[in-house]
Amino acid sequence: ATWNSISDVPKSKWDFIIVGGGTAGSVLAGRLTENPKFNVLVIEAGPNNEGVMESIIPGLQARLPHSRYDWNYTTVPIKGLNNRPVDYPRGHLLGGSSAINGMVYTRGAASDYDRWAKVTGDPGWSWHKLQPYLDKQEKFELPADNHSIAGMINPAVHSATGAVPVSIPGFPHPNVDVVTMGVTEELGGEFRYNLDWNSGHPLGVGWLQATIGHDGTRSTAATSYLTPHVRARKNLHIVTDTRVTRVLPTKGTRGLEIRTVEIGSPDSADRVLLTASKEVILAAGAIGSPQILLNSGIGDQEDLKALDIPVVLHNPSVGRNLTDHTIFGVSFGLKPDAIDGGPWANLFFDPALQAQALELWQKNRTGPYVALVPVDHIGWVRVPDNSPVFNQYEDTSSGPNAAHIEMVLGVSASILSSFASRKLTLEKAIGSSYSTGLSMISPASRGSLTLQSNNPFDDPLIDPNFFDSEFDVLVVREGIKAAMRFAEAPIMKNITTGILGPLANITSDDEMDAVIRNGAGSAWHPVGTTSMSPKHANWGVVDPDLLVKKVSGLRIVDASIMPYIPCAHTQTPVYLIAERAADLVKAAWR
Ligand SMILES: Cc1cc2nc3c(=O)[nH]c(=O)nc-3n(C[C@H](O)[C@H](O)[C@H](O)COP(=O)(O)OP(=O)(O)OC[C@H]3O[C@@H](n4cnc5c(N)ncnc54)[C@H](O)[C@@H]3O)c2cc1C
Repeated sequence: ATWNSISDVPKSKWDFIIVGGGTAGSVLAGRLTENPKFNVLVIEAGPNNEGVMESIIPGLQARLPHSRYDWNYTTVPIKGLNNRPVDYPRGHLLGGSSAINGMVYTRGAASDYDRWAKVTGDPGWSWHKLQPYLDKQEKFELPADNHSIAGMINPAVHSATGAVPVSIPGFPHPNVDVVTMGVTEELGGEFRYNLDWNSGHPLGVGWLQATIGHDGTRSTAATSYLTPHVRARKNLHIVTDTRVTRVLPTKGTRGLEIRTVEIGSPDSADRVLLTASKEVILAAGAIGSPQILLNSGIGDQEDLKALDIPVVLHNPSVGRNLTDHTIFGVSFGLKPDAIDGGPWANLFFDPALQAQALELWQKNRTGPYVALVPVDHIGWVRVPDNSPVFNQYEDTSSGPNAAHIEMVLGVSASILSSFASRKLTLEKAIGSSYSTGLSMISPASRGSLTLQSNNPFDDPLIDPNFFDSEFDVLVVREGIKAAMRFAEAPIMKNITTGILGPLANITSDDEMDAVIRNGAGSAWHPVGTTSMSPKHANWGVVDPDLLVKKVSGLRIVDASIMPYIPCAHTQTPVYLIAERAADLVKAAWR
């Protein structure tokens, strides 16, 4: 069952305490309690997800960042962005970031996972070995409007029997789609049609897949893994609105055994300690998990001492290696009436239309709110092999079939609209356009997460350190050039007037770089802050079984354990990590 105060949870002996009921935490809770002998407590800082309409209705996603369902972080001023700080939302409710995200469902390249396997020395993380976990994770369904998806995905690379309903958007935009598909035919090559970019071979342009089910609602880790049936299990207890401040060495144990969590609130000095008999599993995300470790005295000893935090374990890798994608909008103006937006064209500016969309959704789960925004395609491209970039820099991608750049493709109404509008504020001022949301998804730069004080309730210092490596700027520059090549397709030339915004007046690469540094933001995909590494490596925070090094009883399962970021939005990789981790835990306590 689910409570919202730890004092209401019936006293029990916990085998496992899961810290964070987010994307990974919900998967773990659902899977571990399949074994009736495991008694599991989930502690989530945010509220219950049930009944949160902004999260349930895909079209209302824009209302989630900056709400009470967001941790509302802001980064430090980022040097490579001309010292601009950027918003850094994180989910703050059951389901975590999967309950507030943009619902894009991408897996990345097979070589992304093969690189994890290689750097950790564990073949279990390879694309091939993770396939059974994709099957357990995904439940591919028909879109909400029941339109035929023949030729739009490859059923052979999808599962219809897993936990998370996925589909392609149930409210297509034929007048935009015909343009995007037209470019794939006219240009081919780097913009060739890819029947299914979730096959492990993402390159090319294909139909968007999203964590939205046939019923037109958002699928989150909580709606998929913490169903009423699962919540009714006697061996699962979930407590929301409850914050873990630290993990502590467990009294009466030898060596460094950490199976105790401390719960606290900023309004009171009281602390509650709970101990698991088997393991504490941190699933607080790429920001939350390293923050808890650092508060607990697990981190770089010099940094900890400087903040008067007693050192429990010196490990300088904690909070390092923060890796994230940048996003930058490139828009092409549309000739008047070039694309008929249909009756919903002004949805994102017109409250009366929004009321109608809501009514439709409530009536029979149809209409524009069954999808996020009028974006139906994504393209995945590589920096051309002959680019001068590679004279100076090594390729950061995981292999020749992995992408350097993602292009979210659609009309500006889309990008103006909900979640993307926060990412591409540039678009807002521009008006009607065909836009490409460019993400640099093969970063060389690495950032960090550190503490500003020894108060566990203070926000951590988040520095994604974007564009620290010049390589990353050069990749965005190559992305802009790719967008310009895309716009050269006859079907695009027919309807567009030219590139918009500051890019229109560029006369040199240096000027382009300045526009990039002034305009780019985060795609909100932080990973890597408690990276896994081989068992005896002298770097990294967890071993390939996700156990914290030099500690017993403590595991980390979430986005923070990725050693490299895949060329994908990060929820699917997190789902895979959590599905496999559940099996690792089950095997360890068989
Ligand atoms: C606005 C936004 C848009 C995104 N868009 C997409 C997208 O379209 N597609 C995609 O694939 N990915 C997207 N992502 C990224 C993706 O959602 C995340 O990478 C993924 O969900 C992270 O999973 P996680 O389990 O690591 O962390 P989370 O899902 O964030 O879970 C962490 C949980 O721990 C809780 N927690 C943290 N600290 C504590 C504490 N001290 N005590 C108790 N609980 C705590 C949090 O409240 C949260 O519920 C987006 C992310 C955001 C924020």
